[in-house]
Amino acid sequence: MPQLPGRRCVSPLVSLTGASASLGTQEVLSGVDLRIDRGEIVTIVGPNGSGKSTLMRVIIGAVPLRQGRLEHAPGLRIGYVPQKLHIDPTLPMTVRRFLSLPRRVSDAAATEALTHAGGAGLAGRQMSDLSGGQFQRVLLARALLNRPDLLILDEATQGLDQPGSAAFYRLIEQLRTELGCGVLMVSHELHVVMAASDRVICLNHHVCCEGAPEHVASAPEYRALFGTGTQGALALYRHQHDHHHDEGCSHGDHDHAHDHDHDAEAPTTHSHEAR
Ligand SMILES: Nc1ncnc2c1ncn2[C@@H]1O[C@H](COP(=O)(O)OP(=O)(O)OP(=O)(O)O)[C@@H](O)[C@H]1O
Repeated sequence: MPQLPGRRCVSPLVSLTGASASLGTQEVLSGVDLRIDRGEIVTIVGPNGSGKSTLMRVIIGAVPLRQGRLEHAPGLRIGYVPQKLHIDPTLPMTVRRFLSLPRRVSDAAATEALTHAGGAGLAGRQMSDLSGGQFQRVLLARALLNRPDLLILDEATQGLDQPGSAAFYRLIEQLRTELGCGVLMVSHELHVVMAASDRVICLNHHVCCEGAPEHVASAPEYRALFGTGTQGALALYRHQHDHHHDEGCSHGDHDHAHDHDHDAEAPTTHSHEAR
């Protein structure tokens, strides 16, 4: 159970300062400030084409910055779970073999990663026979092989039904607690993901607003993009937190302390009062 000191005292896993990036002639990100600390779950929400995937790709170093600064903690290990991965269904490949691509890993490491990802027992299965939820767990296991300090998930629950997504995000919370990693994710499933996050960043090429989920859900910038539908749904999920958030809709100035006590089987409800 991570007890984090005030976040201003902790050096971030990743920080972006005044980050701008272009794809072709289009400026996709403009003046983005962001920091992610060990042990926190940060979710990026935003409309289609608002730059969310580009922001992930900037953070993993796949898209260069036109302006601004990207800093990684020394020796930072990143585990990346892509939106989806196409594997030729005619190609026989077990989960165990998939986990050894491109680099061979030991049976013990593969079993440990699968167990952490909620996929114990899948090693001998064919990749082509997995359900959507099992497939995502295998992709998660592959990201965990690297023992990441930061786990990045880009719409990792696309195609799962709502209970499947909720279960996946509960697993992510559990992993954050067990492994103490930071988590950065992108999702369109606003109500599920808002409830599973410590901090939400609303992106529309720039950071529109940022803060605790309830705060962002009631921010005028967020409502202008997504309407008000998320508020009621937030109350459906219980998420036992003892949070000390800076409720300001500001960039990066965010005090953070956790006392997580999760029941993995219980439905997730948010203890914060919806406004
Ligand atoms: N290779 C590229 N060349 C030029 N423009 C691109 C390229 N890839 C993406 N774009 C444009 O950059 C913008 C941001 O794309 P990005 O994929 O980051 O958005 P997103 O918020 O992740 O979208 P979505 O929610 O639809 O996945 C979009 O307008 C997109 O059309």
